[in-house]
Amino acid sequence: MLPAVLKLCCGITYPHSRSMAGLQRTAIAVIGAGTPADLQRGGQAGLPRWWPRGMSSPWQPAGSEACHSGERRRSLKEEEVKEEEVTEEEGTLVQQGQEALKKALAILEDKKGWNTEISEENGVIVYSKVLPGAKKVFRLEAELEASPEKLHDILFVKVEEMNVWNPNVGRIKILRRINAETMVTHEVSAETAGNLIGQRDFLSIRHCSREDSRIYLAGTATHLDTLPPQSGFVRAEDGPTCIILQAADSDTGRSRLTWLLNMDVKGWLPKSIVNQALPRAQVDFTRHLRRRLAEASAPRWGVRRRSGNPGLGDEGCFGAADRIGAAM
Ligand SMILES: CC(C)CCC[C@@H](C)[C@H]1CC[C@H]2[C@@H]3CC=C4C[C@@H](O)CC[C@]4(C)[C@H]3CC[C@]12C
Repeated sequence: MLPAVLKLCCGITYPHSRSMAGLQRTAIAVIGAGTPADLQRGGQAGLPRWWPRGMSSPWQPAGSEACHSGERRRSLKEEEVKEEEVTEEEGTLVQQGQEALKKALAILEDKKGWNTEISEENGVIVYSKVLPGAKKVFRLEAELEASPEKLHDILFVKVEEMNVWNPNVGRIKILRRINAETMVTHEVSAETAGNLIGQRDFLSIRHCSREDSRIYLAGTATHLDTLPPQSGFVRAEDGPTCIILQAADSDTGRSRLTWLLNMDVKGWLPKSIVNQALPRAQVDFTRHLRRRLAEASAPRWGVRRRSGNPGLGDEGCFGAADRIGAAM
């Protein structure tokens, strides 16, 4: 009954909302760091300890309705949190997110073998490195006019709005919010992104955490029985990947962004084409992000409804992405 009411009120149907009753057990131990109980200690309901005061919560991103299909509400009382039930699958997804961060950081921390791939006049640099097994990964470094917290808000909390400011992203949908630090997202690149590469979709775990002044946004490809690869789309794999956001200088309000792009675009494509398109996509992404930050104070970046903001030119991105959404 309740799922039916939820679906009716949201007007969306995700098959996973039907499987929620599956294997359930009290599994705080499985989750470890970032459990709902951990989240309570910070005193901000439902947010991690380090969450900036007043910053919107990923449970209810600004612009999203209170009703999310397939989302279970976490209780706010500590005693009830202890009783919180977490499915085995959710525990695995949280672990996958944490593992992704570790693996991505290990790649970034190995300083050997990086070559400059692109160096832009505006200070954006992309390095590349070939990992054992011949996979090429890319590392973008840039400075941005925003605090790490602001960037976290744009890149993680409001990830569903990314297609509004980035024409290479067709659509991003948060399929599950597992805890305040972990979610499962479905991303569809725009038909025109990556030029010769063609449209891709991704199913990813997104995990954020903070250590001192650094915020980490990690991700890795995952699998959900409820959302297998869709016909007509090549399911690409993003990750293990990580964005590090770090305050550039104590008072400037600027941040240093380090982004490891570790993507398998799948499909039959010459490596040379892929290895040119990926660093370009990173540079484009940063350009759009900078523009988004520059225009941030303008009112048109307010709450966005799915019908889009007239004049932003993002309507064209919805075509195929919507078909996929309808199939979920
Ligand atoms: C070249 C072709 C195949 C792809 C082009 C579009 C690429 C650049 C787009 C498609 C989906 C996008 C990702 C979607 C979601 C997130 C999570 C967020 O917290 C950080 C950015 C990140 C990781 C985006 C980075 C850019 C991205 C990978």
